[in-house]
Amino acid sequence: MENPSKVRRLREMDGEFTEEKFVECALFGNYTHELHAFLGFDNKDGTVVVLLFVRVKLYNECCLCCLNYYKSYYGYSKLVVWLICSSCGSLFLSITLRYRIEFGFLDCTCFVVFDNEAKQVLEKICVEILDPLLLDVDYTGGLLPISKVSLIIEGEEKGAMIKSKVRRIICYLNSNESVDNGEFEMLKNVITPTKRLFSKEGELAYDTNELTHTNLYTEQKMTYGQRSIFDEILNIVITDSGNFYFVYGHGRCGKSFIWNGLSSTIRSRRKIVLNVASSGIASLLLPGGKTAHSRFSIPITITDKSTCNIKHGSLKTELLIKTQKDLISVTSQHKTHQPFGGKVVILGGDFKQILPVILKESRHDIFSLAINSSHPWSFHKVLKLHTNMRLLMSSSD
Ligand SMILES: Nc1ncnc2c1ncn2[C@@H]1O[C@H](COP(=O)(O)OP(=O)(O)OP(=O)(O)O)[C@@H](O)[C@H]1O
Repeated sequence: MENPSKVRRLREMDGEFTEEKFVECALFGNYTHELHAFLGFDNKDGTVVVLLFVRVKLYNECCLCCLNYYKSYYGYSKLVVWLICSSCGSLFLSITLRYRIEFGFLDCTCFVVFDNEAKQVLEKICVEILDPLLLDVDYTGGLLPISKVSLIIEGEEKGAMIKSKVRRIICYLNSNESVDNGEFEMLKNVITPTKRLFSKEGELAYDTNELTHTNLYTEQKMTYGQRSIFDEILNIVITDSGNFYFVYGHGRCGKSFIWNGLSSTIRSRRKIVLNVASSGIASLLLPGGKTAHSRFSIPITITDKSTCNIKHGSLKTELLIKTQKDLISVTSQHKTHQPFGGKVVILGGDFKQILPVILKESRHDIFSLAINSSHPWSFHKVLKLHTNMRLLMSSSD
């Protein structure tokens, strides 16, 4: 008898084909090459193809001889769940959910890809494989614990080109396909659901009830100074007046506390807030925060002629247009002369913490490159926080 552990046959038991069950995934390495070969496209090293997956349940097919083999080999205790197919009567060993590539390529979409998966297929972690300029570490979105590094990968333009030509592409793991054990494990591990982190819908999909609750709690706790800053900014957003602020305060004065309050209040009113920070670690402190480089596709090396690398028609563009529509009244022509076209932009920080780092420059040059020496600074309204909340709270304890 053939050793059943060598070859397993997979049988699709039931598919979940409703639209919401589609899972968007990134496909790496050999699978990408295989797919390109299948479609007759040139192979491109390091390509990541973004695909729609449909979730299906697949079971190991097993005949009675195999069942006896398993029983004698592993004993009953090791057997998982045995199932009998209601339509054909075959015996199945239940396995974990699998993902079948159903159809579709997407373009300009952000995905989380686990290092684990990339490493299994390509023996490198994502950042080693892909152009670091396209990557940005992002731990937000409630997907992963911080210990698991996730990377956002921009979908490739190529996806859009292929999209029009391909409707139904390829089915891995379709019924009756045989895979050997190594491949089985690899497929199982590599084809894992990934989740879109960034979309216009995502930015509008916050639970308003929960946000209102958070907001009430934060507002109640605000000090007089925090409250007046909060009210001023909120008023500008609500009245659609547009302004450019800098909230200045030493460490622990409650700047993040205000960002949290403002984000939840504005989002609970179904408006878009784009929270960005200059570093990945700082972005973790902001609700739904990302690095500015990632959010606005700012090039790493900036020259006088640099522009943000946001592609026309991408989700980012859509999101920015939507944000703009929310914040700027179309009738307010005078706003076109305001910084950022009259959008409400709030910067914040502590000058002692945010001095630029420039190697081998004099003290004077470093100061001259700080934000308060820049041209837009003259348009800022500076709001100040004075009380160190950490000290205040520990003294009240
Ligand atoms: N009104 C408040 N009531 C209770 N706790 C507060 C209040 N304001 C701030 N805090 C707490 O004080 C601590 C410091 O606040 P926060 O982190 O917002 O300061 P920060 O100005 O952003 O500091 P840093 O510049 O160092 O990042 C936090 O633990 C925060 O929860």
